[in-house]
Amino acid sequence: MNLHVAILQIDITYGDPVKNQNYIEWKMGQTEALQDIDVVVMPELWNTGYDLTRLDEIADPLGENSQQFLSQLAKRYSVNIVGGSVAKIEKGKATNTMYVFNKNGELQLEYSKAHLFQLMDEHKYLSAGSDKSHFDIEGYPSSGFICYDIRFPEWMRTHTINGSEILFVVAQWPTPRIDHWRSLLISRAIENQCYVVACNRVGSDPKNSFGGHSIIVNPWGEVITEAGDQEMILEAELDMSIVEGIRTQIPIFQDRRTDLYE
Ligand SMILES: NC(=O)CCC(=O)C(=O)O
Repeated sequence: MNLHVAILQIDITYGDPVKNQNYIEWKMGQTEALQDIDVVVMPELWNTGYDLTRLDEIADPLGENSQQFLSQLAKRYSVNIVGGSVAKIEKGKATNTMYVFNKNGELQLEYSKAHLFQLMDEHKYLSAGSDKSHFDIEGYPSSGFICYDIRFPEWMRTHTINGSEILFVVAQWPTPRIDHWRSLLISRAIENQCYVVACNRVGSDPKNSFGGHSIIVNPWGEVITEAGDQEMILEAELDMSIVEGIRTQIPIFQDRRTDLYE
């Protein structure tokens, strides 16, 4: 089966969750014009942006508002949503948390970013998650990762060893390192023989400008489609049959030397 994916490559307003939520709702309306979308993907920290010093005030308590919002959107458009991530606060601890909902608006995953990015001060204001990140989209085993996570191949491999065929990545990745973004994502696709569907934001905040270049890479490492550095909805059909094809032709998961490494 083919899976039709749409990535919302958008700008995010610094520290204004209400405005950002309204904007996403409006953008989702535009996906209605697209035919038969199975999955919509949003960027990292779409509610607050990197306004980390004010998380006590602006992060979502228990993630309840974000969950309700994403669930309603999923039901309204009958679409799976990889809901980027939001700043969530629970018992005084803030996390950078991804929610995934199915077409019926049911929660499939809550995953908090495992690797905190010191260059953008995440370690000062956020707590790292320690849960794995597995879910299914229309029966296809998938996993979700948040930005800096892609620099940890062992973390992503842990998920593909356990069967993931699509790796969804959500990000606020700055422009100066956009070459790393592309190379890392293509490498993760090749070495794990899976699809990589990656959404980055555009625009800027007081400290960084963000490079876009949302991208979809197939298990052969071929870039199926890629955005520029402006807002757009990037879409593609994923032919899921090629995952099994490449894994049979070049059986890296069978050939791993687990006596030498894990
Ligand atoms: N938001 C992030 O995790 C950014 C990661 C990043 O920029 C990197 O170079 O890694």
